[in-house]
Amino acid sequence: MHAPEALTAERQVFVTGTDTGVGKTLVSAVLARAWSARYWKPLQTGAADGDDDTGTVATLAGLPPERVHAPVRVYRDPSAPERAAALEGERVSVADVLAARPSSAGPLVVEGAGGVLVPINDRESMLDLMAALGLPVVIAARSTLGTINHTLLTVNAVRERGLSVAGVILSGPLAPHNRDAIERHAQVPVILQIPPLDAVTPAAVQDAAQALLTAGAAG
Ligand SMILES: Nc1ncnc2c1ncn2[C@@H]1O[C@H](COP(=O)(O)OP(=O)(O)OP(=O)(O)O)[C@@H](O)[C@H]1O
Ligand SMILES: C[C@H](N)[C@H](N)CCCCCC(=O)O
Ligand SMILES: [Mg+2]
Repeated sequence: MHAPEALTAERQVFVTGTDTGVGKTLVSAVLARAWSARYWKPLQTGAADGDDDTGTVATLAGLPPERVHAPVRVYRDPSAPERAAALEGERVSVADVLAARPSSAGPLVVEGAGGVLVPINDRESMLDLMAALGLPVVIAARSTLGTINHTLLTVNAVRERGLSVAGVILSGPLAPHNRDAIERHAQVPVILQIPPLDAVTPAAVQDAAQALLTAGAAG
C-alpha cells in the first residue's frame, strides 16, 4: 500500500471525488480543520443554485479570512466549468487558474469541481489542472454500493497521470467491506470514514477532524 507520507510531510492536497456531490467539500472542511490549512476552490459552478463551497468550508472549518482563497471563476450554471463558462460567454483554462495560484507556504486544501475528467474547456479537464498543480490527491467517495468501481477508476486515472494518491475518504454509512476492497485492490489507504451526520455543522467537522488526527494516517 502507498503510505500517505505526502499528507504528513506537506499537508498540501488536491481533493477530488468519484463524482459531484460525494462529499468533497465536507472532506475539504475536515482536512482544513485538522491541519489549520488554507482552502481554495478555484472553479465554482452552480452559483445560481447557491453553491458556494468556499463559504461552506470557511464556516464548517472555522477558517479566518486570511486562510480562505477566493475562487478564480464563479459561474452560475450547475454544470461542468466548460459549459458553465460558455453559458456566460467565457472560456476558462488551466492557465487562468495557475496564474492565480496562491503563493503562500503551509497547509493548503484545493477542491476540484466534480470528478477527474470533468471538462474545464474543450481541451482540458480537471485532471489537467491537478497535474499542473502537482499536489498529492485525496479522493472523496461514497461509502455505498458502486463505490469500489468509481474509486478504482479514479485512482487509476490519477496515477496514470503521474500523481500520487495520498488517501481515500469515504462518506456515508460505514461499509467495511468496501473500505477493505478499495484498500486491497487500489493499494491506497482509506484515511477516514465519515458516517452519516445528523447535521453537517462545525462541531461535526471538528469531531471528524479529530478522528482523522487520532487515526494517524494524516496526522
Ligand atoms: N457523511 C455525510 N453526512 C451527512 N451529509 C453529508 C455527508 N457527506 C456529504 N453530505 C452532504 O451531501 C451533500 C454533498 O456533499 P458535498 O457538497 O461535500 O459534495 P461535493 O463532492 O463537494 O460536491 P460538488 O461537486 O458540488 O463540489 C452536502 O449537502 C453534504 O453536506
Ligand atoms: C454544479 C455541481 N455541484 C458541481 N459544481 C459541478 C459538477 C460537474 C459534473 C459534470 C459531470 O461529471 O457530469
Ligand atoms: Mg464541493
